[in-house]
Amino acid sequence: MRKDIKFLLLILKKDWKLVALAIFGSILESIGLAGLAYIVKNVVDDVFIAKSYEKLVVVVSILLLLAVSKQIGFFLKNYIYPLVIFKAVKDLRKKMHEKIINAEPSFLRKISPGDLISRATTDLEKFAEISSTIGTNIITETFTVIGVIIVLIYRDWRMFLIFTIIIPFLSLALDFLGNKRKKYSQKQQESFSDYIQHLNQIISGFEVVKLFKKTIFFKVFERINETLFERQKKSKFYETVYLSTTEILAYAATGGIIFYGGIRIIKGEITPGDFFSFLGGVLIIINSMQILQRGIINLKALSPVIERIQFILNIPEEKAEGADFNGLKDKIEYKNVNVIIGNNHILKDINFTVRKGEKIGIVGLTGSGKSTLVKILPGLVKEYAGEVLIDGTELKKYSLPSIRNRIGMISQEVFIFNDTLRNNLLVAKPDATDEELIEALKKAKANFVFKLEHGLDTVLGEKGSRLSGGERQRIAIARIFLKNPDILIIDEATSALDVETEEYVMEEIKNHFKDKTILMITHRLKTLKIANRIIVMENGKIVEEGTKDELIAKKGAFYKFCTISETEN
Ligand SMILES: Nc1ncnc2c1ncn2[C@@H]1O[C@H](COP(=O)(O)OP(=O)(O)OP(=O)(O)O)[C@@H](O)[C@H]1O
Repeated sequence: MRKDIKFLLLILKKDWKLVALAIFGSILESIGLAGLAYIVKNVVDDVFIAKSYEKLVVVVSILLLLAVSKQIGFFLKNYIYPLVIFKAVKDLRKKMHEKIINAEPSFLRKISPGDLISRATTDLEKFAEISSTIGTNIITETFTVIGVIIVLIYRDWRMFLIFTIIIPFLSLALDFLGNKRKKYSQKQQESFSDYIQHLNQIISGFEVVKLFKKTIFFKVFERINETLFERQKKSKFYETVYLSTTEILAYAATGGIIFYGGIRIIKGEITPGDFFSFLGGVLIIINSMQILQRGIINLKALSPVIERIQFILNIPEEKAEGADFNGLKDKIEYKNVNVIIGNNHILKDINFTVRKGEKIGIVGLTGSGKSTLVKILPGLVKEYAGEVLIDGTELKKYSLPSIRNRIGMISQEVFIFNDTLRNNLLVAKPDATDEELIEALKKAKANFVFKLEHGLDTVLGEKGSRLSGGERQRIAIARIFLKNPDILIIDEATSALDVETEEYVMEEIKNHFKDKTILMITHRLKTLKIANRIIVMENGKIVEEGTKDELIAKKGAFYKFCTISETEN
């Protein structure tokens, strides 16, 4: 709990002036209510019993003042607390977005996107809702309870003691049932994130879903849905039992007060005004306590929500520090590089050198480690042992942003985000002119975009769903012309293009990146035409290295690979 309060205070600190104004609102509202309980005595004793006109005017004026104070207070607390929270949540959203964008790739590979999305959306909304009610309900009602307690003690401390009998019972109920609710609220949240994750998967993989037996998807969903329902049911059950228990206790105390107060009036120990003022106060307190109870129940659910939000805020980020990489001057060297992830020994004792300007072809069977090998360079795979030297300096000593500025990578999977074609291209060069964009598109033979209804302003659907696989690849290639990197990595990035387009595009790449270094993974022999040297991989190892002719003459792994490829083509 202390951790949660610290988290809340930390995010509210920035807007402390607004928070202070809202607290002032809470105090005004509480004064309005406590004052009302207080003034009832004067209404009964001075106006109704003593029948004084002057007192009537005074009492009504005070009542009006109290009403105005309560209303001003209500406006301030009801508008400003949520406003402060919305501002804080806006900042949190920004921080989360930054955290996700800057996250360590190894972390993102492990986590499920659905879980992360549900933490950043549902949990954040829940956080906003609960923490707003802390101000509007808990703070305000606490002031009201304190104010009214002062009035009650002042009116009759003996009767107040009777009222306090319920407090230990209340706190017991609060503890036991509240904890139960907290547990199920957390479980409910977990189930909800399973639900989002499932929907996410069936929507993004709908083509596969449609072609397989749907019964399995329904069965998996049924289990998720049933668990979510059960947890919601239990959470609501404990909340309701909690509320009615506390309510029963509160009404029992009221009954006791009426009984005891009645005896004291009959005995002449207190005036009817004292009694009604007390009873009015008790009714206000019961109402405040009910609101407080609900607030506290919600507060119990805040802790797991904050935990889930903090998980995102604590995502390990990539470091940006290091030496500036200003372009390759001499060579890239892999020295005894090994990559072991979990139980998987993906790269084994890799040793090879790429000289500036060389065009290296990388071939090998699927799963032989080709992508892992090249992903080391832009820091997408950092879990390697051994050395990767760029111009003699270990890769990890360079600042990642400067490395990534100089390395371009195109792969089979093309990321097209849900925005205009222009913005999808500008990710590669934010200050590019339209002419540059069009030139890049032409080089990538992406002529189809010139037929688009709104040209560069055409919005490409989510995941580029308006585009075919080959069209998406051409956008990715256009981006690479715009980025104009020093080192270019091509990971089967032309596999979805027809042979003619692929040849054209490869020719453009060859001319454009004439002096640049290229590492190119391919399954197609024709694409290897531009390679000066070829590396053959098998089972995480480099098994052959040489020019195309040397390797063919060797009649080893590459020769075998060529024979298979030729047969397949
Ligand atoms: N992050 C990871 N965690 C665990 N295993 C991984 C990870 N990344 C890759 N692998 C495994 O490492 C092996 C090599 O993968 P990699 O993608 O480098 O091969 P590849 O030669 O590029 O394959 P393909 O031609 O199919 O793209 C595979 O068995 C893959 O499952």
